[in-house]
Amino acid sequence: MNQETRSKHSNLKKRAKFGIGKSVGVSRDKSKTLDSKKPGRRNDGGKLKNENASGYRGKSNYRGRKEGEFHRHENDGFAGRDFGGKNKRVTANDAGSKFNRKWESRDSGGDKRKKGENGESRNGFSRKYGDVKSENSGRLRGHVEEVKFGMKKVKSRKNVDGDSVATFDRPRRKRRLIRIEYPHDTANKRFDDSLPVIDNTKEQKKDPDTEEENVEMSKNAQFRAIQPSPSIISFVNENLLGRRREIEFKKAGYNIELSSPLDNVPFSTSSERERIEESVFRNKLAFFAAAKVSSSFPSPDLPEIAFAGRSNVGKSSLLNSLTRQWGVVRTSDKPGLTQTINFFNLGPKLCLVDLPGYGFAYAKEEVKESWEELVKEYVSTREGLKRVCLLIDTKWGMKPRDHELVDLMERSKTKYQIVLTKTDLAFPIDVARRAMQIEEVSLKTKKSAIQPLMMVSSKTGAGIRSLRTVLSNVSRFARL
Ligand SMILES: Nc1nc2c(ncn2[C@@H]2O[C@H](COP(=O)(O)OP(=O)(O)OP(=O)(O)O)[C@@H](O)[C@H]2O)c(=O)[nH]1
Ligand SMILES: [Mg+2]
Repeated sequence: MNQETRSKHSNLKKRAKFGIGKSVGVSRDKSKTLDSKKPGRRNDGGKLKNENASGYRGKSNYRGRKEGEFHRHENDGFAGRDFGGKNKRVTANDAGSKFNRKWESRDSGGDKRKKGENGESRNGFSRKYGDVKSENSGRLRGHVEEVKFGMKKVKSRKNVDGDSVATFDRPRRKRRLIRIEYPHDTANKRFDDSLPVIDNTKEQKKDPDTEEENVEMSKNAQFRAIQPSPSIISFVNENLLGRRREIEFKKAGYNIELSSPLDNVPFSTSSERERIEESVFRNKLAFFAAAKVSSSFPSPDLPEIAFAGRSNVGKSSLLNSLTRQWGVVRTSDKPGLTQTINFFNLGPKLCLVDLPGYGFAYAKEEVKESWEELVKEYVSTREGLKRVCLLIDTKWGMKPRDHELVDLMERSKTKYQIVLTKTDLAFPIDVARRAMQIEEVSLKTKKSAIQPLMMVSSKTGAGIRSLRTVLSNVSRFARL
């Protein structure tokens, strides 16, 4: 292999190895990084070349490559990088090396050269050169590192061989502080400029009494201010409603090995759950119809009890709990699972109806509106509908849409009963407060509302037996 071919080969290998031509290095204004006052940089390219060459040759090979190859390559790279553009090539060409010329001719052209420059500056080839060059390259490297790692100054850097150390200080560049003025951003404000002037002379005198009246308590504070009646508190405690520890269930005689442990007879000697007292709820729960529009409602052959409420309030779960047939009605923690009115037969005498929820749900606005309309139509017009259980999440209480439905049922004289759900997620005192709040504020004047308000937890089974008793009475006395 003659020298020229070898050089070409070596260059290609180098370029491939160090990713020259791929990477985008730092392409800054090179005239800034070069010290033009030092002799032999820009104007005396031949000299520089010779110095570099001799400097390199005096050193050991770089990763076992032949001196000639590396030198040529480095030289070219250096020339290409540091003297790119107008002045830069002059150095390399003036050096008179045929390899340089070869490289020059191969790499001439803006884009290619730029790539080479960038790649080289990243790879830092010129590190391996002698004094002048290493200083130069050090600067460039330093420059690269500054950009790469945000360093202010590169003090010293070792040669590849470890014996040539170039030390220099970069002149500190003054940082330009740019102050962006945003009229409302206080971060940019100095303390002394435009401090707000408080005009004490214009201070308005407020009547403390009227001010007190105007202060509106937050809804939370209002809720915490509710004093539940002793009867509600004792009901909550007796039925183990609210968030409780298992030890309390145990002490009250419930078998905590069972799911929904409170839906059982306390102090039962059986390891199994006692059977449901109300015979109607012992029947098999069987789905028989689903309706998306009122025209597809099944004929009202049986008395119906419907479960309405916001999405995710626990309607479907309650149906499963009441019948202890978990899994018959599908439930999900994602609001909006039930999207049709689902009719279930509970034996030959009763029909349970699972309604789609309203309010927040993972569905399109127009779809949710259509569900809501369907529910409203069902509760206000359905023949055979004997009771609507309006489920309210204990934690959240009644929301405007619940009130809307209540008003509609009042107008259509549909009998409804409020059922607080998920009581196990609230503290007992909050369960009592919520019950008190709804009974006293929301239902006091309502005529179609059936008392008492029910409180349940499908998870612990609290209040489920009581609700069964109430609903079985509905079915017992219902006449079509
Ligand atoms: N902790 C607790 N979680 C409950 C209770 N009841 C239901 N959930 C959970 O609440 C989520 C919603 O229950 P669903 O029965 O699907 O609610 P839904 O009202 O039918 O919801 P939509 O069909 O979307 O209207 C599920 O993850 C249930 O496990 C309860 O009493 N306590
Ligand atoms: Mg549901």
